[in-house]
Amino acid sequence: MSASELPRNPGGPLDLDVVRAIRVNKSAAERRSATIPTRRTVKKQWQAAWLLKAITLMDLTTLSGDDTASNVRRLCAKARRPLRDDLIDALGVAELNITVGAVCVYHQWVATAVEALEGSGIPVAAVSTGFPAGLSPFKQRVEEIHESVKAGAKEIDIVITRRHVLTGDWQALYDEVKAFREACGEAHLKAILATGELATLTNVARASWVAMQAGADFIKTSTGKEGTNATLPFSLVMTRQIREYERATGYKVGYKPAGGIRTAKQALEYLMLMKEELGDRWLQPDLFRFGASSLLTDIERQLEHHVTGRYAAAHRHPMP
Ligand SMILES: O=C[C@H](O)COP(=O)(O)O
Repeated sequence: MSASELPRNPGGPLDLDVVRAIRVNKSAAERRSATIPTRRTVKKQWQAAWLLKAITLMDLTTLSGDDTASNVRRLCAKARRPLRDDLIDALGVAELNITVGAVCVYHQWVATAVEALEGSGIPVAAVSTGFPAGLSPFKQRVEEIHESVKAGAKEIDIVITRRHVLTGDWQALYDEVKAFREACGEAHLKAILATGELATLTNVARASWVAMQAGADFIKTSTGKEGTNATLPFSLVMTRQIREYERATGYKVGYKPAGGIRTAKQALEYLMLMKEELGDRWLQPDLFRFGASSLLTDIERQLEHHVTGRYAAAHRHPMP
């Protein structure tokens, strides 16, 4: 994302009338999302090409309480070389030098990941601001961003205070995200809305808008720790707000569905949604990422099937 030619979304003043006028028709959004998996099917070499693309759009993530330096280093090695050599050769894509989009870790592991990824050009993203609940004292949350940037994170995935959305305190949400964006400096900010905790799709749409107005570079669905994480209806609503925001301001904001995206089939559905709702420009890593800890395993499995005609056991594609 840092190499992006895109002008960064600077945000702008909060217009509460605009926010309150946003409304989502839940059943229409659900009906439209339900058609996405049925609209196009990609097969054979086309599917393989889409899956390779999905790898380049992945924030390869580990966010476990039992993470250690060695499993973070193994994850980084996987980020540099996401597919086995024999698969790369069989697919004839050696010269593409495919890597994931970023590695996403807790602050604790930023320096380890930065060191392990040195020279690869792969950025490190840090989850921040009291992830996942976002309930630590405000000053501490801002300081956490400063610390991760200092440690070398190029992307900061912040969590919002859900209460501000649930009580309709849009000004507080705006002020919070704006302060986080300022603390990020040159690092890019992804605003995690925790959509599964926002009660309504209208709230998801309004929170998306406010986060973009406050200067978010990306809006992201979930932490992976909520009861409901990324879904197609949430994604439909958020991508449409991104479209409206571009119409209103001229700025392109990125999208990151995260949490529970584990299968190649799901990944293809999200890519189709992006293509249909926002177009091909949003299929580049500066505007789209999957947040996922285990998706790569299934993608590798499907690519092996494409190459050999057989499925390998998942343990042949171990994640660190
Ligand atoms: O931001 C990424 C998510 O935490 C990953 O969630 P996941 O473990 O369900 O793939």
